[in-house]
Amino acid sequence: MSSQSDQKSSSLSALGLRAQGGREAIVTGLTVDSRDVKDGTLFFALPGSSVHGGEFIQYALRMGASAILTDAKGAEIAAKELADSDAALIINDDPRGALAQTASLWFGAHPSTVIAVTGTNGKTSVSTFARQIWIEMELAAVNLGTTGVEGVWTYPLKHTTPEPITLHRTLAQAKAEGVTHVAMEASSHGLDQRRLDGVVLSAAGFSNFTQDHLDYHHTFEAYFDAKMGLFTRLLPDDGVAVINIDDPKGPEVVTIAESRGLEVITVGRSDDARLRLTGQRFDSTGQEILFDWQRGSHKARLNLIGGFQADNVLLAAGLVIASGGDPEEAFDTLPYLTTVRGRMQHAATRRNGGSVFVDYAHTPDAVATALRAMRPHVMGKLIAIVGAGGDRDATKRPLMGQAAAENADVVFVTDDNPRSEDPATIRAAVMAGCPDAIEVGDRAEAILRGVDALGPGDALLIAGKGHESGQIVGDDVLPFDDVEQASVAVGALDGDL
Ligand SMILES: CC(=O)N[C@H]1[C@@H](OP(=O)(O)OP(=O)(O)OC[C@H]2O[C@@H](n3ccc(=O)[nH]c3=O)[C@H](O)[C@@H]2O)O[C@H](CO)[C@@H](O)[C@@H]1O[C@H](C)C(=O)N[C@@H](C)C(=O)N[C@H](CCC(=O)O)C(=O)O
Ligand SMILES: Nc1ncnc2c1ncn2[C@@H]1O[C@H](COP(=O)(O)OP(=O)(O)OP(=O)(O)O)[C@@H](O)[C@H]1O
Ligand SMILES: N[C@H](CCC[C@H](N)C(=O)O)C(=O)O
Ligand SMILES: [Mg+2]
Repeated sequence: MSSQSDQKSSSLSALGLRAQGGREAIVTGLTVDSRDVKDGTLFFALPGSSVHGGEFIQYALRMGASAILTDAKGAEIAAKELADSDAALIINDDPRGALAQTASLWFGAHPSTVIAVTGTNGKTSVSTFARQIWIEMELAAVNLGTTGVEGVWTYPLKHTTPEPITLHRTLAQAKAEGVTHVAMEASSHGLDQRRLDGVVLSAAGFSNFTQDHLDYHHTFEAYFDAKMGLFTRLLPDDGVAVINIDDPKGPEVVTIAESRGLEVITVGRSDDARLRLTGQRFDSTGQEILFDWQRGSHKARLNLIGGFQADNVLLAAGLVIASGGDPEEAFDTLPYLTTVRGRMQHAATRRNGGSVFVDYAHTPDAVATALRAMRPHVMGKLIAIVGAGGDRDATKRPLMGQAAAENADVVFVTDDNPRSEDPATIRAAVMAGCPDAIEVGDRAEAILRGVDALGPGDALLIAGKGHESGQIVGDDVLPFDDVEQASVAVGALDGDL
């Protein structure tokens, strides 16, 4: 995305960039996409997953780019055109890192307190709870990630971790809107692509590590290393690491943080956690939790369904404390926390009492965790609707099916954003893990049949799409909302429509 509309200009040297032969240039905008280049743009020609941006340097020069930043390969691809041009050329062996630093300088100030959380599952939940805690403490806060920018200022986003130009523009706008506190998600793609480099963090959190995104990272090691960039590269020396010590990878993350001399706050149920969950009692609308901090014991009511939400809440409280918040003030806010959009969200209730929940579980561990978390709140049988996304990690599909079969009494397999893939092939891969499941391709029909199967005391968990408002089929986004469909199904079956 370009920043052309910002109507600024700057010299390369003011942006900390040195071009070949010491050439200066006036830059009027930044972009990674040649199609956005205008007169004076600095075009970042990045190595991509499908094509090298160097292929588009020729086009960018024609459109008036005043400078090109790329790596050696990009410069080689466009050697002839660059030699014939007056544009300044900056060659950098880490062009994505350079983009992040340049975007940070270009957009300038951002809110004074920014925290980031990484982990396979729970990033949106933890950052939303951190934002809610801050707002209850009367601080002007937003969370930034999969659900967009939410809080005292709202704004839509395409990515969980936006690319640097969008990210720094958003942070600068947030500051202009009076926002002082930001909780953001650090996705593994975002960390790998250096999207957050250039953001100054006060604290960083780790929730958990299980399977996802192997299509992109290929191995668990590469996926873990990408996540660890948050602690090895991004968190400054005076930053605090807040780590879920219950996760099997938790102790390794602690070692990584401590080896840098970072202060660590461990969170979890384990005896040695500094912020320790010591008790949990469930009822139909939420849970009571007991926890220890320093030498004091605390009790709080959470109006949240799902035992794992207590882990997310405590991680969020740990991050608030790590970034300077008063612990007692933070703990006092916990009874006021509300459901994160599309995460264990109560969507509808049938006349016979059977209830419907919408959740964003889209990994094997999340499907298992979400279904297990429902059990203490459900008297009767538990029904699950699952599906897996197209153009995403294909190896997780049978494991998601298996997690559903192992933890629900009845399973429906349906479509969830098939994107460019054949939906029947994706469903077959999920069904391989749950051969007794009922296959219903059309998601609305699957929801209707799931709701129809609800008896008194039963519950239905519709997994995978959470807050999403569309079904992605090919390049089209067809309007679709699980919460809305649940209400429509209940209305149709109970005669309220
Ligand atoms: C796999 C991936 O992350 N790809 C991201 C990456 O694209 P890329 O660099 O690989 O793109 P490419 O198509 O190979 O093109 C290479 C370069 O040529 C440029 N180009 C291309 C065509 C052209 O005509 N002119 C031109 O200049 C492109 O802008 C790009 O810079 O950089 C792009 C710009 O920053 C991103 O939009 C794009 O995200 C794609 C759309 C995507 O779907 N990403 C998902 C997987 C993602 O990032 N998800 C994570 C985590 C999700 C989660 O766990 O919740 C997220 O943070 O959202
Ligand atoms: N602490 C947790 N442990 C295991 N599973 C969790 C945890 N928190 C949330 N989940 C499950 O993961 C789902 C997604 O949660 P959330 O959106 O907070 O994760 P995320 O890491 O932001 O996901 P994404 O990678 O899509 O951004 C939830 O709907 C729930 O099923
Ligand atoms: N943001 C994540 C989760 C998507 C969830 C699910 N609805 C899917 O499409 O797979 C991703 O892009 O992998
Ligand atoms: Mg998220």
